[in-house]
Amino acid sequence: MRLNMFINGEWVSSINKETREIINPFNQEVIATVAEGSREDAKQAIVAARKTFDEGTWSTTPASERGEIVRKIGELILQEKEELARLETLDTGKTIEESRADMDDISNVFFYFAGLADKDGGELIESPIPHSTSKIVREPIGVCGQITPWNYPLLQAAWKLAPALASGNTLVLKPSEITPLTSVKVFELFEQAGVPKGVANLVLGAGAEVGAELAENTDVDLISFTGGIETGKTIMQAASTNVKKVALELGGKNPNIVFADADFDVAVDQALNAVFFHAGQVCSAGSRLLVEESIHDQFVEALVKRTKQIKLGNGFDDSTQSGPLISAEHRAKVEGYVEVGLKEGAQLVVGGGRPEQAELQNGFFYLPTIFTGCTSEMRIVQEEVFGPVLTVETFKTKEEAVKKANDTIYGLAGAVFTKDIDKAEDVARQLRMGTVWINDFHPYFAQAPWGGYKQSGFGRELGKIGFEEYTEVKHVYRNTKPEAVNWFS
Ligand SMILES: NC(=O)c1ccc[n+]([C@@H]2O[C@H](COP(=O)([O-])OP(=O)(O)OC[C@H]3O[C@@H](n4cnc5c(N)ncnc54)[C@H](O)[C@@H]3O)[C@@H](O)[C@H]2O)c1
Ligand SMILES: C[N+](C)(C)CC=O
Repeated sequence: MRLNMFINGEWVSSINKETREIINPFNQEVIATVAEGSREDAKQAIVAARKTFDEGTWSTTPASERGEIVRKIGELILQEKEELARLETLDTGKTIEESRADMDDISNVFFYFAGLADKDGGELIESPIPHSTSKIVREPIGVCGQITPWNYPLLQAAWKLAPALASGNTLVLKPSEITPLTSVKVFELFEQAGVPKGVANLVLGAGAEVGAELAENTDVDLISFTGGIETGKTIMQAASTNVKKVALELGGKNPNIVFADADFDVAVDQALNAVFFHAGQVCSAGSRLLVEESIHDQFVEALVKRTKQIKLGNGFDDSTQSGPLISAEHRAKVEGYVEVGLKEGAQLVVGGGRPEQAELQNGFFYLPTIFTGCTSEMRIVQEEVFGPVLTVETFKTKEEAVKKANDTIYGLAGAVFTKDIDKAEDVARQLRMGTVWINDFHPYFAQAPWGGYKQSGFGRELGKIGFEEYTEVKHVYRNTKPEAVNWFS
C-alpha cells in the first residue's frame, strides 16, 4: 500500500520524494509505504489553507451547508467502518473490537458537530448606552494546525477535524508518523463528502519537522495538539511566533480510588479495564490504584488472579484481549519504568516482563504488570508510563485518598468507586481533574467536553465548548443616532 499526502485538493508525494515504512506492531511486517513530508510540504499545505480561508468561500458558506458536509463524512465513516477498523488495528495493534468501537465513536463525533454547525447564531445584548445596539457573534478562527498521537489515530484526529470544519475553518492535519493509515483514508472520504479544495490538508511526517512548522508558522492561527507533555511544552514555545491560539491535550497519571464500601467485584473488574485497556496506552488510563487499606490484600489478590488470565495476541483474533505496545522504543520506555519501580522498592506482584509464547515473539508485547507497596514519592507513581503497569497505594480516610489522588502534576481524569454517593460526589468535587467517573471508568462521548487541569493541558475537545474552541468571539456595537461628541471642541 503506497499512500500520499493531500494538499490543496491533490494527492501528492513529498517534495523531496522521501518515504516512510509503516509496520504492524504485532509482527513488524511492513503494511504500507507513505510519503514522508518535510517543512516544505507543510509550508505548501499552510499556504493552501491560508489562501482558501482568506479568499475562498468555506468560512462564509451557510453553516447549515457545512453541517451537511460534516454529516456526510460521518455517514461515509460508518459505510467504511470495517475498512477503517482494519487499518486502525493493523496500524496500532489494538483489538479489532476496540477499533470498531472507535469508528462508532468517530462517526458520532462528526454527527454531533454537524448538528452544532448552524446552532450558534450569536446573541443580542442590552447595550447600557442610549441609541445603540450590541450583538455578540462567533466567527471561525482561520487556519488551524492539528497534530495527533499514535494511540487513537483517527479518534483524536476526529475530535479536531469535525469541529474545525463545522465552524468554517481551514486546517492542516499532521497525524503521528507511525500511525497515519486511517487519517489518509478519512481524507479520501472528505473528497467524497464534498469538502472544497484547500479546506482540509493532510501532511505526513516527523513531529520535529512537519509538526514544528505547523507550530511555528505565522500563517497558522491556532495549533491544536494532542500528545506528550514535553512535546506540548515545545509547541507552546513555538506557537509564540505569532501569538497563535494553542490547545493542548497532554498526558495523565489518573487515580482510581476504591473505597471499602464499593461493589467489590465491579471495582476489581473496572480496575483491570482502567489500566489494561489498549495495553495501558491510553491518556486517561487508571494507572494509579488507590484502595482503602481494609480491603487492600483481598483486592490485590483478586486483581492478580484476573490479570494473569488476560490474553495477549493478534488484534484480529477475536479471542485477543490485549495487543502489543506500539513500538520497540515504547516497550523499552515501559521496561525502563518497571526497573525504576523495582529500584524504588515497589513490590512486583504480577507481570514485569515480556510474554514467552512463541507466537508473540515478533510483536512488541509486554505482560500486564502490577506493583504494590507504592508511595506518592515514587517516580513510577508520579510519571506517565503509558503502558500496562499499575501502581497500588492505600489510604485510610477520604481526605487521604483525595490528597494522594491530586498529588501529581497531571489532572486529566480520575474515578471513585463507592456505594455512598454523597461521598462520591464530594470526592469528585475535590479532584483536580477534567473528567471524574463515579463507579465507572473510561466513558467519553461527543456531548461532554474532554481535557485536563494542571499539566494535562488546557482547552477542551468535544461538547459545545469543543466547537467554540474553533471560533473567535466578536462584539458588534452600532450607534443608532450618530452625532459629534465634541470631546476636543
Ligand atoms: N489528553 C488527551 O486527550 C490525549 C489523548 C491521546 C494521547 N495523549 C497523550 O499522547 C502521548 C502519547 O502520544 P505520542 O507518543 O504520539 O506523543 P508525542 O508527543 O510523542 O507525539 C504526538 C504528536 O506530536 C508530534 N510531535 C513530536 N514532536 C513534535 C514537535 N517538536 N513539534 C510538533 N509536533 C511534534 C508527533 O509527530 C505526533 O504527531 C501520551 O502522553 C498520552 O497521554 C493525550
Ligand atoms: C480517547 N481518550 C482521549 C479517552 C484516551 C486517549 O488516550
